[in-house]
Amino acid sequence: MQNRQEQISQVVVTAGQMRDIEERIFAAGMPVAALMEKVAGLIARRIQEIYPLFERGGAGVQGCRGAGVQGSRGVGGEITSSSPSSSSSPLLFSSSRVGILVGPGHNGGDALVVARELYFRGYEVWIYSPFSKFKELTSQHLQYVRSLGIPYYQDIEQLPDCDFLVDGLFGFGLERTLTDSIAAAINQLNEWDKPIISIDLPSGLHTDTGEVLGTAIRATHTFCLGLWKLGLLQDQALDYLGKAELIDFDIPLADVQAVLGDTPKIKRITPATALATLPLPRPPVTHKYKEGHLLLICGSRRYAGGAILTALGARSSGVGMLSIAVPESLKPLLVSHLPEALIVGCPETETGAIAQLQLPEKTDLSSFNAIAIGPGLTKDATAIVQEVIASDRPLIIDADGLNILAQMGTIPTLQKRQATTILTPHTGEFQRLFPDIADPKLDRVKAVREAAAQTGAVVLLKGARTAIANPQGLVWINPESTPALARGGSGDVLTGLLGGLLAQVVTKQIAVENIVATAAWWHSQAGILAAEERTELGVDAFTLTQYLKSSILFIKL
Ligand SMILES: NC(=O)C1=CN([C@@H]2O[C@H](COP(=O)(O)OP(=O)(O)OC[C@H]3O[C@@H](n4cnc5c(N)ncnc54)[C@H](O)[C@@H]3O)[C@@H](O)[C@H]2O)[C@@H](O)CC1
Ligand SMILES: [K+]
Repeated sequence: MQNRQEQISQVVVTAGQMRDIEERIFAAGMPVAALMEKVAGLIARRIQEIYPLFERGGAGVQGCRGAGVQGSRGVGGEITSSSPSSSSSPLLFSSSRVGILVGPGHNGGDALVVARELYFRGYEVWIYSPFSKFKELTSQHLQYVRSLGIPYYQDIEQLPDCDFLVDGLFGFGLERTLTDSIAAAINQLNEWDKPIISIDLPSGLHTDTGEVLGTAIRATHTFCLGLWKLGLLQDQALDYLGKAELIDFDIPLADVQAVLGDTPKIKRITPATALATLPLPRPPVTHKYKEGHLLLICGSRRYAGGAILTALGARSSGVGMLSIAVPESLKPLLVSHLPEALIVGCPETETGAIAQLQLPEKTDLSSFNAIAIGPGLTKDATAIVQEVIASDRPLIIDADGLNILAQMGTIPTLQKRQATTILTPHTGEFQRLFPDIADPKLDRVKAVREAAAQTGAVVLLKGARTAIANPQGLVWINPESTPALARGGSGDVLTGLLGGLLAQVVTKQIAVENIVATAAWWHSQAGILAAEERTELGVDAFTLTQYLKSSILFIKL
């Protein structure tokens, strides 16, 4: 049984689901005001940890915009005084200057409670709100903070210079594109280049798709409240989030389950979910064929390196036996890089692509637990792609394999397949495969779900937040990755790794989408680790294969 924190960290909700969960809590007797108090108290405490009060020398607020504390975007951290030698100043007092941005709904209410708490802790607080109408609870909190003498401004120009801002303009209640005046204010706030902590989500983002509704706050930190909102896991939101973290406020799991059902339809991959699917530990008595036999079909004279990278990815998976079909002329190269693998040299087309599969005697496709095809094939390898698609073997299709599949007609071709199929497109390949499906640039989760439902395949849509869907509508999202992986060849490594894992678990009772999620997670964790040690510029695909070997060891559960 997983602990509550682990279960909560896997959950992803839409705005509608969050509202339903919230309504159950209120219907059960939790007062709305009490919940707001609790949540905002947690936010205020977290803010004090990130931006603690600091000692400032001099005679009070100077109001010079652009000076003061400069937070580093996306990197939390302590603030140090920018004032010269405050410790030696005779006019010492403790302060941090906070601008609180207040919207009309309960996101604004949260912000006002935060304002009050920070005020009582000694922060200098100013409130900005361009609205004249507020929800009842928000209005009461506004009245109270004003009664305390906290200044309140409706014009953004009046807001004094702050060390950081707290964004409570809109949360999951934002329904429509921002009006020009609010958009202009948000643009101006962004231009100040101050650290901004967004409550729940950066104001201006659509809660489900992450779409920017006109404009949006560019946050330094996003404190997502209670449960992860889907929009925060969509690629188009990432430029706005800064460092995102969950503020857990003890939503009962029973309420989550009542709204989402026992198996949530969209889940975050966590280290625990990923590691649970790895084929570990091995049984003490086993042999190489019991630990999976993978056939890779990859490479061409033009793209020889793709075959090596795919094979090194597969090697890292621990697969029992690895066979690699390449054009005959690539055989010596592959043997020199992977002495343990069985290299199958195949007849070549004039252009140096694999013309047909020529397996060793007494071997046919049924000898393999899984096949991965595609990297570096070129489009001239059509015949072999058709052959493996027609087979009854579990199959991963990537790269040129996907381009050939698109030419064959993706949906009718895959609907004829009985065995497991996994597709691993990036956005461009996805659009070629599925020209009539929802645009992955607008809503990746919707797109990947439709693709899986229509083909019967498990579809992995690559991106900053890789999304994986099975035909029944379950979606896994990988919540952590690194732009270091945006390099030629890193996708080939993933195909090999996934192939090797699939071959190992295909006979076990493990859902295919779970092993795909594990491969995506492992691949990105290796990238993160490599980038930490070598910077984001230092993670070429070969280097990545070296980090795959060690990355699991570095995850502390
Ligand atoms: N879900 C929960 O359990 C909790 C939610 N809380 C907070 O409540 C928030 C949701 O509150 P609300 O439902 O009041 O929603 P919001 O505070 O996100 O905003 C809704 C308000 O904005 C208005 N609005 C929507 N789109 C607009 C636009 N484009 N231009 C101008 N006005 C617009 C709406 O008419 C409504 O008054 C959460 O994000 C969170 O911050 C917390 O207070 C406590 C716990
Ligand atoms: K917000």
